[in-house]
Amino acid sequence: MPELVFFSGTMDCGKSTLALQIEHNRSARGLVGMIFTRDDRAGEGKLSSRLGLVTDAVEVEDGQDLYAYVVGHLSGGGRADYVIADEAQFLAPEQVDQLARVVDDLRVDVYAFGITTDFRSKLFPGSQRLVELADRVEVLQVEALCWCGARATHNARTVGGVMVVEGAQVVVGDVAQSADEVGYEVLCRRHHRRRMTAATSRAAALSQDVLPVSSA
Ligand SMILES: Nc1ncnc2c1ncn2[C@@H]1O[C@H](COP(=O)(O)OP(=O)(O)O)[C@@H](O)[C@H]1O
Ligand SMILES: Cc1cn([C@H]2C[C@H](O)[C@@H](COP(=O)(O)O)O2)c(=O)[nH]c1=O
Repeated sequence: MPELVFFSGTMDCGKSTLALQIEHNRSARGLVGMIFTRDDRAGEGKLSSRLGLVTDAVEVEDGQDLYAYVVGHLSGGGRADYVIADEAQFLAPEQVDQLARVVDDLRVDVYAFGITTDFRSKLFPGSQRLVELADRVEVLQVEALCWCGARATHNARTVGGVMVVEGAQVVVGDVAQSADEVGYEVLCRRHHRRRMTAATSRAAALSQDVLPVSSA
């Protein structure tokens, strides 16, 4: 039975790497995939992993009908033995419904990859629809870690290392940004709730060392 599978996790846990591995293993056996992405850090029409691998992909546009796109491709003599959709959190809910229709009506497997929640720990609309519709939700096995060593479960947005909680839901970015740029950091829930990033925890540790000296 074809399936809609949602591979989910925090930022930087290996989702795009797994997408590329699935693509590699299937294409090595002569299968042909249709790869969708949206707003990948590597640029338009790219699916990239931090391990350095990258492949071409169809850049999803606002309002694009993904079911119609796959049907059009097949009608034109193209093949689509499976579909991969990376950065699936950025899809509109209707586009996720269209991917479910690809599975049900065209009998094609769809593998979607994305983060579930945003920097405020709220569901992205596309991810919410995937959780609602997927045959399976798979949480990636490679654990991204919080600075404290616990499993990272949440994505924080940072400016100069300090966690922010206001702003647009979508701001394309990375986990390794220079100090004054908008970036992201994965945290455990405890430290996400306390807004405690690696940088602010270091600052807090330093001031604790200083306090007893100045009060002695
Ligand atoms: N230099 C490195 N050596 C080994 N593994 C790395 C290196 N850089 C990144 N990685 C691995 O790549 C993962 C991120 O992969 P990626 O597919 O880009 O993540 P995602 O798509 O989930 O944001 C990291 O969790 C880590 O396991
Ligand atoms: C938490 C959060 C993330 N984003 C963006 C930042 C990146 O461009 C992608 C996630 O990519 P990854 O391959 O999983 O690292 O999402 C965002 O726009 N808004 C957010 O709240």
